[in-house]
Amino acid sequence: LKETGQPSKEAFRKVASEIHQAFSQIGFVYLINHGISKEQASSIFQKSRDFFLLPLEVKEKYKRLPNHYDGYLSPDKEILQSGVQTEMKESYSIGNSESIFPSQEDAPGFKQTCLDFLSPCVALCRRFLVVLALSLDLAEDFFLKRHKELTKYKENPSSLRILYYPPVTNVTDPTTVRCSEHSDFGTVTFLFQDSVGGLEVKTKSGEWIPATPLEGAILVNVGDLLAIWSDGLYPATPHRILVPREETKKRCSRSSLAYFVLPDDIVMVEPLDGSNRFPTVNAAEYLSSKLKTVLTYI
Ligand SMILES: O=C(O)CCC(=O)C(=O)O
Ligand SMILES: [Fe+2]
Repeated sequence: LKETGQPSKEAFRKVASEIHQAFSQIGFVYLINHGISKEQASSIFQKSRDFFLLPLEVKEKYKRLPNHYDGYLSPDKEILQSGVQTEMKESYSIGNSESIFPSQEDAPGFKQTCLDFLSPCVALCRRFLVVLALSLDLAEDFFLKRHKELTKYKENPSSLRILYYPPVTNVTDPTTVRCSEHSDFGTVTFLFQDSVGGLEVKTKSGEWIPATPLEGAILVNVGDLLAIWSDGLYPATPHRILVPREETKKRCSRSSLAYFVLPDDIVMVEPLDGSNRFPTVNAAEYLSSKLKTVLTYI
């Protein structure tokens, strides 16, 4: 799916069939030769570390506002699964250049680095949406037509989320996790992990298996809305990140980047085979109802 060169129709079909296989079996796939360079990824990982290591009161100047999806979310503001008391993570979300950004004094180069990373993500996403449509035997532009406004945050909430899981020290609450079990809400998510690991994916039989970071590979997973479109053929696979058991790993922070792809706000999502196993939902309403249930303070 690299930007350069013109892949043949057969090449596209081959990738589509591999995606069909991975998405229908486990809902996650490793993507290589995706066109996003190591340098692009490592510079945003570096800027993200610099930001999260700032004092809390500086980071909180840029916090997410009620009913907005962009900005900084401080530790413990988001609990994805009921019963979990603490999720040891912080995040920063960006929709486009109009999102909340830290000042140049507080975080030099942060804004530009994020925007420089976002644009190849959008380009990759558009190529992926073509292959995704082919994988479901749909017209090539089926998903593109429903994700027309990927860069207009006011019409499409797709966003890049930078995640930071601090070192784990003095944890007494046994329900503490880095990220509790959940499925993503949208169409697909592109996930870039550092080398620390810890992400686990739930198989259809209920087993947790590690999604070990592979250097240079991006993980792509199915979100709730794609599960609806595909009538469950592509499951929105639950995933989580526990606190590492080994002391040395506990003391390591973990960073990741998630580009969440969602349909345009106006899109109605319904099973494409006409079944009524899943209700028809409006994309914007679905997202806002999900966010209301997982955010503890908005
Ligand atoms: O940090 C990760 O690797 C996964 C994060 C995640 O699943 C999410 O934010 O939805
Ligand atoms: Fe997720």
